Amino acid sequence: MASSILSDCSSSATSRLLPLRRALLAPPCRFRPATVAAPPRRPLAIAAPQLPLLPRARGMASASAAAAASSTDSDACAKIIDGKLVAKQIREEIAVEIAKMKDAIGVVPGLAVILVGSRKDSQTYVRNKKKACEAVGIKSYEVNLPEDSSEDEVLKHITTFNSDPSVHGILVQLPLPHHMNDENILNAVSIEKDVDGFHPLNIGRLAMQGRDPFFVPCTPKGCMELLHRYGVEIKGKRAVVIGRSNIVGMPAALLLQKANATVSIVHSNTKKPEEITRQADIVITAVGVANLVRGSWIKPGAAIIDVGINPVDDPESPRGYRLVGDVCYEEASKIAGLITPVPGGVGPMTIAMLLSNTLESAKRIHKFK
Ligand SMILES: Nc1nc(=O)c2c([nH]1)NC[C@@H]1CN(c3ccc(C(=O)N[C@@H](CCC(=O)O)C(=O)O)cc3)C=[N+]21
Repeated sequence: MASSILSDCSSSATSRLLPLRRALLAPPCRFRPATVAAPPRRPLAIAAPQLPLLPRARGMASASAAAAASSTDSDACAKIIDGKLVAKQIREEIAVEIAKMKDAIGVVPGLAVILVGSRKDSQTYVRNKKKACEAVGIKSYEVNLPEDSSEDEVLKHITTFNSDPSVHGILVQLPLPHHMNDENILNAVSIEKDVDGFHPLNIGRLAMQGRDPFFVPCTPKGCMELLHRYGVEIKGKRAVVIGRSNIVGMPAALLLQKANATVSIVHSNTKKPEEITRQADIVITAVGVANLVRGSWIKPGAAIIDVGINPVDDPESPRGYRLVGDVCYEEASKIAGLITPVPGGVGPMTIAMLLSNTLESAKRIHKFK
C-alpha cells in the first residue's frame, strides 16, 4: 500500500519515528534534470577502463573542499548520478560481448527465472528482466508456479535448471509465499549459477578476506558500479549503510569494506542515526522508508546512493502513486555532492548487473575469456 502523499519530507509519518532535526534549507536548488545528455567526458582515477567515461563529480575529488564550498554556496546542488544512462551503457557492452561469444563458441548465456504466486510487482520485475535479457541476447527461461505450490515443486525446478547446460543463471524471484522457507530454496541453487548472489556460500565468501564469491548480489554491485563510474574515491573514506538486509544492506557494507572504506551500519536500533550518517563521505540507504534520510543527516559533498523504492500516493500521477527513495531528495540534493534519483538511479542498475552476472557465469562455465 502506498503511504500518504509526502509533498514535503517533514510531513512523513516515518520521520516522526526517529529523532530528527529539521534540515537547514538552502534556497531553492536549480536541479539539472536527470535526463540531460551525458556530461563532458574526461578521464577518471577510478573507472572501468572499457567504458565511456563519466566526469568526476564536483565535490568528490576533495570532500573537504566540497564541504567548504557547499556550506557557503547558496546554489549548492548535487550532481545527479544517472543510473538509467549507466545501465544502458552496460547493457550495450554486454550485448557486444554476447555477440562475440556466440560467434566464437556458438553459446549464448541462459537465465532461468522462477516466479511463485501472482504478485503484481513481482510479475512486472520478471517481465522487465525477460525483456532486458532478450535485448542483449541472453536466452531466458521462465517458470510460473501458483501461490499454493509446495516447496518441493520449486526445488524440483531448481534441480532441473542446476543440471541444464543451457542455463547459466538461476533466479528465484523474491519474496516467496509465506509458507515457503527461503533458506531451503536459496540453498538449493547451484552456487555456480547463483546470479543473484543470495546463496549463503556466496555471501560468506564475500565476507571473507582473500576469498571471492562466484557472484556479487546485483543491487549492491550496481551501487558500487555507480560509485566507480562517477569517480567516487572509496579507499580510506567513511561510508554508512542504512539497513542490514541480506540482499542489499549487508552485502553493500561488505563490498564497501572490501573497497577499503571504513564502514558503519545504521539500523532500526541505532541511536542518533543522523549523527553517524553525517560523518559519511558515502551513504547507501536500503530500508524502504520513504524520505527517512533528511538533508540534515548528510555531510556536505557526500555521495548518496538511494536504493529505496517506496510508493507514495499521488493523485496527480497516472498510476495514482509515485516512487520516492529512502532519502528526502529535495533536501539532500542541496547538500550532497552526488545523488541517485528514484526512479532512474539504482533500479535500472540492478537489472544490468543481473545480465552482467549471467554473462560472467556463461563465460566461466565455458572458459571463454
Ligand atoms: N530474486 C530476486 N532478485 C532481485 O533482484 C529482486 C527480487 N528477487 N525481488 C524484487 C527486487 C526488486 N528489484 C528491482 C529491480 C529493478 C527495479 C527498477 O528497474 N526500477 C526502476 C523503475 C521503477 C518503476 O517505475 O516501477 C527505477 O528505479 O528506475 C527495481 C527493483 C529486484 N529485486
